[in-house]
Amino acid sequence: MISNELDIDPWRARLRAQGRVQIPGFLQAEAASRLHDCLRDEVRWETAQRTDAELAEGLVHSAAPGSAEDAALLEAATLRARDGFEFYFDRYRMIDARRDGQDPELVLHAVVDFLNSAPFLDFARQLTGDPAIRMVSAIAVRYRHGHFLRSHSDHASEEDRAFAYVLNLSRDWLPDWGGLLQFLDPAGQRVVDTFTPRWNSLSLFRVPQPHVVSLVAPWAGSPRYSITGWFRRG
Ligand SMILES: O=C(O)CCC(=O)C(=O)O
Ligand SMILES: [Fe+2]
Repeated sequence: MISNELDIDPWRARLRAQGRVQIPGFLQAEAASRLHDCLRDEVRWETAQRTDAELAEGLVHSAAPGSAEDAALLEAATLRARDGFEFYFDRYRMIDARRDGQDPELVLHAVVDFLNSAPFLDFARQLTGDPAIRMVSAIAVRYRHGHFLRSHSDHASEEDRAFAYVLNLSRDWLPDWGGLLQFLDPAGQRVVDTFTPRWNSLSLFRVPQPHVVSLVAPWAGSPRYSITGWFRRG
């Protein structure tokens, strides 16, 4: 599944030095295409937002993408985001689906197994230099127009997240479509690095560090697709 041409040594060195790296051409071309098609055509998406958000009267936590309810949820989340952390995007919970045997036809189940196989975990430990990585979480994500993820660090008290990864699966993404992964200085004042979600690249960064997915512009030519999660110690 991973490209045979990948030489990880330079990426490992950069990750160690800078705490983040974007590796181009990560998967074999056919695998990336197959996953893209699955995300575009086959996945039953649900909308996602903060589960602890206080929702206005009549709103629920998740809706069918494209429905009037979805539009109302996005508008409300966008307004709340003026006051602090919020996000809004479409999601498919790959780990839960694999565990519960949902949608058995999806190739995403093979991805969950692959990411948690001994060879991949070994690869993750090699690439990051962290010998304690034991598991890889995964969700599929789709950002449509107006979707966003405000600044956060990925720290979670209930999970030991070592590194965050994002496998970018949108073709020909342009920087002025938004949806940029931007890293901020510790004070959250300055952008210190930006990763455009380039086709078949793997964005990888040490956790915690403040980062943002900027709003996807109304003129973006396609949704922003990814498979994302964490290399975890526990
Ligand atoms: O999609 C990305 O580039 C980053 C996603 C992210 O930061 C997250 O899901 O926590
Ligand atoms: Fe994050």
